[in-house]
Amino acid sequence: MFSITVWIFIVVAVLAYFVLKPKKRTINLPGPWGLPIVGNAFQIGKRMHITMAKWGMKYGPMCKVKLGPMEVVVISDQHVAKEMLAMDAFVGRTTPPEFVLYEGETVGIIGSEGELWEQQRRFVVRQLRDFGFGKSSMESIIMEEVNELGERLAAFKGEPITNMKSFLSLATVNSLWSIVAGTRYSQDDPKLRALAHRLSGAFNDAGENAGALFLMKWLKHIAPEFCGYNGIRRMFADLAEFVSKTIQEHKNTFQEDSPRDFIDVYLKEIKSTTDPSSSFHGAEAAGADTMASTLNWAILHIINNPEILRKLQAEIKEVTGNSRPVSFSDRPKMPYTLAMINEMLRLTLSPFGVPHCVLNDTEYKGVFLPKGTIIMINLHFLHHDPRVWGDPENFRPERFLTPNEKSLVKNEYLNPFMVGRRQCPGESLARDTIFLFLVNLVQKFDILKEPSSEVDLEPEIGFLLQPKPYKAVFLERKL
Ligand code: HEM
Repeated sequence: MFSITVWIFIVVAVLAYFVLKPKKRTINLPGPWGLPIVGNAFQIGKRMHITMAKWGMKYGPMCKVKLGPMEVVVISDQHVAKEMLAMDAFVGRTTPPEFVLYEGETVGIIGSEGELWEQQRRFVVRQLRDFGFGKSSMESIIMEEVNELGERLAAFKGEPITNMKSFLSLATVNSLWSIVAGTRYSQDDPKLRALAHRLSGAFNDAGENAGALFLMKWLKHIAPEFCGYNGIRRMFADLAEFVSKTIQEHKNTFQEDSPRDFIDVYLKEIKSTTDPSSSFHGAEAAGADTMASTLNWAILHIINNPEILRKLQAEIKEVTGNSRPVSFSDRPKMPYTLAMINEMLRLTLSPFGVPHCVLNDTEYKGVFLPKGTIIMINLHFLHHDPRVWGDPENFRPERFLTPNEKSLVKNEYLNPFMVGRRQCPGESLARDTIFLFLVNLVQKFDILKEPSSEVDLEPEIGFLLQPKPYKAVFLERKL
């Protein structure tokens, strides 16, 4: 038994510990009231972007959400977002190790920081530019995929197509792969199908709970399949194998003086320093599914509203006389098409983009933000804020046109690729690809709803907000 003196000593020591221990400064921002220990984790629900939008409206431009011990800052104001994204202090990343190629390693552009990130990003941006957006080489690579896709869709001879996403994924993964690796597969090739399947599968497998896994990584230990962890790891394993094999083939036949494609240039640049596969995995995973999903939404909105198809086809006819395919150079004369693409991008596939992280203790607008704080830009809300967009839930390309619908209007509130130093380096490639696929499919086909089916515009929730499977009919036009 302890004596009374020992008890007093223990009590004083415990009190002293709590009084004297350095206090962790909490972030002084408004936010939803949460439960002890778990914070707001169970209030977020499956439709995280909707919950966060409500909190954005209620608590203002910067609010704080507590997820267990972690305090996350959510930004729901365009001006604050732009200002923060331009600042070096917020250029950090907090990609959990589960979400990168080799679990536990920080490689590639998306998840890295500092020198490694700057180096890889500079290289990828330069190569994408030098390989040439809007150049004929890029255009012919993309058109090859558009044409094969057209043939595959035409082969249905008007029978309903139920797996649009898979057709679009194969074609867009292939075009990205041709640009990166200089080789193309037939869209029927089992190797390509396996890659495309894994890429988009991971985003779906991750399903409704991917956001939760991102923020509460311990979920992988108790429910790895349910929280999407297994799906993500399967995707990265397949992707790693596929890309590594290609890189090995390149290494075997590499000639320093005559680079054949993106991979050769990369091998030349960093031959002795690091594993070249990492950048490609990152860019490929980031780019492929986003483009296919954007196009998938386009088809769904076209079958839901035939007026969109009519306007697109009228504009294409005016520009090309339907005597030739549409090309990059036609773009300036196609405001409705460009407005349609903007409206597709406003839907915001990835509701929070890729979260940022505070690099060092920082004070912003009088609020102390400790190093490591996660910053989530509420991109979906910024693109659906009723105070900015009026009728955000309506799909209305005309919102990006002048009243006579003859010219495109620039809208500073549309930033699907984000802004600042982490801005998506694939923006031009994505816009080019989406443009060529959309216009050339619409020129070749009347795209209609299968009469007995319903159109459901509610997204399927995963990493990306994707259309639920639907039925579309592609009828070849006589031009
Ligand atoms: C519709 C298509 C696309 C959309 C909407 C999109 C959107 C985004 C967004 C919102 C980010 C996060 C930016 C930030 O952290 O502030 C991002 C990052 C990134 N995207 Fe894209 N993207 C698309 C296509 C592509 C393509 C085709 C590529 C590949 C060529 C690509 C490569 C990347 C990379 C490498 C990053 C990470 C940049 C960094 O951390 O420095 N994206 N993208």
